[in-house]
Amino acid sequence: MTQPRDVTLSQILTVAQMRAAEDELVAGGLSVEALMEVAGRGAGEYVRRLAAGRSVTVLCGPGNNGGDGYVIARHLMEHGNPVTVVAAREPATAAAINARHLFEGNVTDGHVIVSGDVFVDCLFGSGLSRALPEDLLALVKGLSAAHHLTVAVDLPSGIESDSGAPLNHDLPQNDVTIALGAWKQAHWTMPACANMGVLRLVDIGVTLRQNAPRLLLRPRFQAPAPDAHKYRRGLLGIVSGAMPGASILSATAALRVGAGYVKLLHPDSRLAACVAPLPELVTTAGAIDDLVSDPRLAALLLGPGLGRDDTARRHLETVVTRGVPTVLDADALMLLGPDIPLKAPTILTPHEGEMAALERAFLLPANGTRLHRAKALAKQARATVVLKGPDSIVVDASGRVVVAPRASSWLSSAGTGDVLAGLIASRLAVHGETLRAACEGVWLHGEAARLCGPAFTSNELAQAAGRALAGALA
Ligand SMILES: NC(=O)C1=CN([C@@H]2O[C@H](COP(=O)(O)OP(=O)(O)OC[C@H]3O[C@@H](n4cnc5c(N)ncnc54)[C@H](OP(=O)(O)O)[C@@H]3O)[C@@H](O)[C@H]2O)[C@@H](O)CC1
Ligand SMILES: Nc1ncnc2c1ncn2[C@@H]1O[C@H](COP(=O)(O)OP(=O)(O)O)[C@@H](O)[C@H]1O
Ligand SMILES: [K+]
Repeated sequence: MTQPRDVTLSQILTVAQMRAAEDELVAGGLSVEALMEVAGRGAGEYVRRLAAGRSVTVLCGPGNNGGDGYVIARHLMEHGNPVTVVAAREPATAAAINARHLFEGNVTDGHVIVSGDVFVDCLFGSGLSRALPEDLLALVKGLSAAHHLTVAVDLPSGIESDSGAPLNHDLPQNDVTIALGAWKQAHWTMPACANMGVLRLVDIGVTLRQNAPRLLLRPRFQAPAPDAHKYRRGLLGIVSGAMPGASILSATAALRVGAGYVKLLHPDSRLAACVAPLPELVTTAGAIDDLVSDPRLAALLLGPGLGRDDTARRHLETVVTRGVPTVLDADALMLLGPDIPLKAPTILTPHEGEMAALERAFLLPANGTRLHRAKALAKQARATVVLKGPDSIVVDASGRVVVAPRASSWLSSAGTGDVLAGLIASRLAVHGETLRAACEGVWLHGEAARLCGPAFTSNELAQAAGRALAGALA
């Protein structure tokens, strides 16, 4: 089945997958030169619009990334835009040599740092295999400092494509990064993604790769059906604990994004009575075993404010044996291990600290990229995992991966994780699909943060979740 182009263009490829995709296009009758022409012209057009007649300096390396640079320079020259090429090394691939021959403009060798308005980095792309030598690092840094804007083509030079790891210190900050053909892991992985500025993608006709991670796109939410009622829309039970404020934050968010009924299930009526009530939130106090046996429950959330004592552990064991789709967050993740088998579709939402605890509990090595670690945990725990952070990743037990674009750094405040757990649980109560609920929750969280602007509280974030959903209604 052919996929819509925006789905194909949301895939995130490794260097090996990108090479295979390019080989497939070449096997289909295109030459590398023709692909370079499409990629270079596409990037060149972004640069031309950005430069708007101002001077452009293109730094070209020896490989095909450098080849793209000559195509970009030719495109700019043809449109009358002043352009200079700095050839850091002589072109070494057939396609790059060809592109060099076709460029008839000004080429210098980089011994003198030229200044100008827009600097285009085509030194290395996905073929970078080791740290930049001192002379090339000094050249990239010098040229970036001598121009008003820095644009990286495919990847900023010095960044490893598959891990997002910087191979050199002190790499320049980019204003724009133009990915060619497909997103690479580095475009959405910390720390590299924070250094790339605005991200753009040039389509060169790459087709969909099996099982490639994809970028989280805006979901489409439906209004409740005409015959909806509160139970049919989904009853979410949020198990409260030693710190009820955390579960109130989860509930505040959950109430706004789909579930028709959100109930706070509290084991201790005295503590429950201390919490400022929300008029729309029903709080029931009693034995947790009884409260979670309500057959109308469509989803459960356990963890925010739970505590880590024996009572908390008993509540965890009760909830996971109940057989209702469940979100486990915060303290619940510190108590979970292979001795507590998950009986229902489950979503785990660890931050780095909770992830490390889960890796210890499940005897997993804590090495490799965050993506590999999240995949390993999802497989081992047989759950969907949301590995939180500036670059959150969602992985399900079958290995499907969705990567979230970097969200507002104002989210780095206490309580925003409780809000996320509430959002995910609410969506889970609506339809019961773990990967979908996790993705919708992460998207709503990032969008609510965007709507809040700078300096918000986690309660304000939860309040904004309804507006985030309203903006993405089908
Ligand atoms: N293929 C296609 O169809 C299309 C590809 N496209 C473009 O190709 C780019 C990938 O091209 P690429 O594979 O030639 O790699 P690239 O990043 O230019 O550099 C590799 C060269 O650099 C060298 N080298 C590596 N590290 C080094 C270091 N630290 N210091 C010094 N040298 C170093 C390495 O040499 P070696 O490691 O063998 O010594 C090799 O010579 C991709 O990002 C996109 O822009 C588009 O045009 C679309 C069509
Ligand atoms: N620097 C950051 N940039 C973007 N998002 C962040 C950043 N720091 C944290 N977040 C997000 O904020 C939330 C914090 O959750 P968590 O660490 O569980 O906090 P808490 O336990 O205090 O609620 C997560 O969704 C995480 O992805
Ligand atoms: K580059």
